[in-house]
Amino acid sequence: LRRPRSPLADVPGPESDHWLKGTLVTFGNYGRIFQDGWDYNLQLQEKYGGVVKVHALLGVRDAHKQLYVSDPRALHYIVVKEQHIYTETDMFIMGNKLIFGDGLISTLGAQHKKQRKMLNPVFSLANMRDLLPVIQPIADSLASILLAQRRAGPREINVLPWMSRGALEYICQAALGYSFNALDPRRTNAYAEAIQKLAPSALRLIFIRPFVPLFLRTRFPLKAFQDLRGVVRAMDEASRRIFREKKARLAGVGQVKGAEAEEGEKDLGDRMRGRDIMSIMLNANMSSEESERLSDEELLGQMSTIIFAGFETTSTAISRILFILASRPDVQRKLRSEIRAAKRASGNHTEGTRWEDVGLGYDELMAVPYLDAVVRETLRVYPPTSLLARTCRQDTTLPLAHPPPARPELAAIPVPAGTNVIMSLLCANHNKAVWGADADEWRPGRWLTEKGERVPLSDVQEESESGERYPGVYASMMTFLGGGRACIGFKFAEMEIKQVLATLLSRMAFALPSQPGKTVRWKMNGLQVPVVEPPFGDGATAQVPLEVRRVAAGDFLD
Ligand code: HEM
Repeated sequence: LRRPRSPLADVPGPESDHWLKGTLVTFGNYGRIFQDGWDYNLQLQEKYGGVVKVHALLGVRDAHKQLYVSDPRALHYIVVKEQHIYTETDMFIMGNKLIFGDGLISTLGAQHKKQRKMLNPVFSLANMRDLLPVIQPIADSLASILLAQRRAGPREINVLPWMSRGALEYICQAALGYSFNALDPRRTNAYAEAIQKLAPSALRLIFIRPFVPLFLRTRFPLKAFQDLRGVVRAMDEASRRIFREKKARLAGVGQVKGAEAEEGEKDLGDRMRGRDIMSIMLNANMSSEESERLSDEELLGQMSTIIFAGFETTSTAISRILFILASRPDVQRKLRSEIRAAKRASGNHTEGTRWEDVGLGYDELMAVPYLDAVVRETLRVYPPTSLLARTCRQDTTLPLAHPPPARPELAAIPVPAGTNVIMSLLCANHNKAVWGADADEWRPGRWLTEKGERVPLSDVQEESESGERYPGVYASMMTFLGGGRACIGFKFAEMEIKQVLATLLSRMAFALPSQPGKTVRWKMNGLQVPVVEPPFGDGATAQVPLEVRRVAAGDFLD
């Protein structure tokens, strides 16, 4: 009556970290993977290779084994070639459905494909080009606010909440054509607050996430769930109201009955002139064939999905870049000098305008080589989302580009249906076999030619199956994933990060806190969480304190 041998038995991996002696239940490896797990995750790849067998949290011993994957060929199979077999986990889809409705991150199969078909063109380069000048004022306001704070108070500012407020305002204006005054802490708005709360309340639930759907439906008296229910209700009410207004505006009806602007909210319809993502989507939907059209519930579902997906990720990335620039004054000077040169040469630079006030056009912004290299390298080394989960839905075989060091004969792994897979974007981006021996190093020069020009990107999709490259949509790194569920907003994110950096660096300089011993440590809890250790901080609250001052002559290369 022995249990049949698991097909994953041959895959090397660590022992379960703790188990209650004499019971069948294990605590698995999740604690170390998801809690402050930077070193542990990288060591898993270093020691066991690109596919590692790990143990689930509170799983039944031997039965709950999962695969932790960073091998390029295996990831190509999971996200591209056999993406229909490796789908989002049931709990991810169910939880997202309850929070966001029928948006992209809550749907699977044909419905998801149909939504992507409608939405992919909405994020086209042409639309990004149109959008960029309209949202330049947000970056300008962010710069003015930081400088005003600096004048009024100490030199040190916790830049994280400001980058977060900026990113929220940015995505709300761009996606909805609405301002929620997120940059003004004195004004509150129910929708903006709900979105801001959603990230921490969802995060607090990371270990009990499988139960989210159950607790959202019931009135379970756990504070985190109660908060989440309130957040979902506020988001739903505001989305429905804005959606009605947008539809009415597009149909030429004007203001809808009962749709007065909420506290702290402004419809930017006249300034946006239909260039916001929601309007483009509604227009595209109206002009589509009947069979390809999305329902109102599906369109509605995209609103909070896009805002949530594009808010925390981008502000983490910008904060991380500012932190790196503060630690590397040489890089900061070089970058600022290039931005100044690009602004002076810009078509938007007119007689009498100061170079720092010039807003670069989309193509000009994308063509600044060192800015491009700094952004790419930061997103490679420090992906804001480091780990993603999938469930394998039918028995299959996963081929490997690089067999595990302990099992050189293992060219492919039989994966039984029901196996959960953790895709390690972090380890993929740090894989020495693909990125070279210095893969762990932050070196923007890897993206530049000897002459300092951008390295042209080859067609990575073609090469990816061989295992030489990753199937990522952005410069072959996995930060934005690849395949049919890759980040739909990666061009938007790149544009926003570059625009905010070009604006801030033109006007101010950033340095690490001058108090000896005070520094920021970035924890990797699945997402990146920057903390300040005692005695200066509590080691848990997310913050990025930096010294900020107005730019001076010595802040350039020449
Ligand atoms: C640095 C910033 C960003 C990072 C690192 C990032 C990363 C990702 C990743 C890894 C996924 C795949 C998630 C999964 O399959 O489980 C994803 C999906 C998605 N992202 Fe982003 N993202 C960023 C910014 C944005 C922005 C600015 C937007 C919107 C404007 C956006 C919208 C989305 C949406 C809607 C999806 C779901 C796509 C689908 O399932 O078809 N993201 N993102």
